[in-house]
Amino acid sequence: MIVTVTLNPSVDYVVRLDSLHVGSLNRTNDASYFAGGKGINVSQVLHELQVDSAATGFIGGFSGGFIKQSLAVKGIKANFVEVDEPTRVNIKLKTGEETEINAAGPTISTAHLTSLLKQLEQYGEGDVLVLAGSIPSSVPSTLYGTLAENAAARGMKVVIDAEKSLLEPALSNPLYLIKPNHHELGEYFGVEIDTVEEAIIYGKKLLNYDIQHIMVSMAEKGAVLLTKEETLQAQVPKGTVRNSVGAGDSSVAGFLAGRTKGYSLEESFRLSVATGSATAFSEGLATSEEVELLKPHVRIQKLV
Ligand SMILES: Nc1ncnc2c1ncn2[C@@H]1O[C@H](COP(=O)(O)OP(=O)(O)O)[C@@H](O)[C@H]1O
Ligand SMILES: O=P(O)(O)OC[C@H]1O[C@](O)(COP(=O)(O)O)[C@@H](O)[C@@H]1O
Repeated sequence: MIVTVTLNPSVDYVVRLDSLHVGSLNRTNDASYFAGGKGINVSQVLHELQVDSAATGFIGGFSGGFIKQSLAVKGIKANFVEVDEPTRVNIKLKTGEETEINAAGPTISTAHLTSLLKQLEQYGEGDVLVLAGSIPSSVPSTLYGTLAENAAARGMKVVIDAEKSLLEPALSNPLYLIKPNHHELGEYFGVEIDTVEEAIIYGKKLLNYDIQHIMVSMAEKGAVLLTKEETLQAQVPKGTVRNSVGAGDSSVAGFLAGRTKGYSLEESFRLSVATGSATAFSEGLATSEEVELLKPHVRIQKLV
């Protein structure tokens, strides 16, 4: 079973405007609500790709109710720990460019955290733990380290998609996959990464840790997949970006779906990139039909 953990889920409120005037009244052209947060997006896309997962994390209030209902309607397994304050609402402004306002999230008590740790004890050998996104400020900043350590000790594969400060405490454990985008990889080393060549140089430095797969996504510039044995580069398909929120989560889901279905490394990477792009080119998350249409347009090269 793939278990996705979203410690800080969100309702993504996507608002379209011709332009934004800060300090004035703005009226929207249209607006939509999506169940979001990185692990939850991974679960939704896995489901679309016909791979089972279970979503967990902390959820609360009216906004949490919306997320639970959205997952239930799709038939996605979910078992969240209920917290007292509402789940956050993240604002995604589309004005020709994309502006995001991601909220801090609710307070998590020690009892809530203990419930989550207890719940995760049911998973072990053969299961995959996905830790994705920011964490509420009320939980220890080293929590991904603790969760990764517990999971690895029980024989789980651990996937992390999170910024440096959250990833770093987990790096002493064996990790199956990390997926920084090129900005996050740059932040990791205090440099700016603009080219595929730079992404490969800095991505390879992280291979010194016990990490099996490092995927660096670079939005329209493509992606690279690094293992100790191989370096693969992907060119993304061309298309019109409609809403890139969730594109990175979709790439994680695509890769895990490929591996779960027994695809080769190269075909899993192709599925990953096609899934990320299918989400970027659609209003919400990718559909399997969109992914299938894009797959033949993803070019993968093996580099030495
Ligand atoms: N403008 C784009 N054109 C084509 N594909 C895109 C675009 N933006 C994102 N993607 C797809 O989504 C994946 C993840 O996007 P990226 O923006 O790098 O990640 P994140 O959402 O984590 O910042 C990319 O590898 C690519 O497959
Ligand atoms: O936990 P964070 O880092 O605040 O990110 C949360 C946001 O990330 C998303 O999961 C989208 O992530 P990506 O665009 O990186 O795939 C949104 O659904 C959500 O609003």
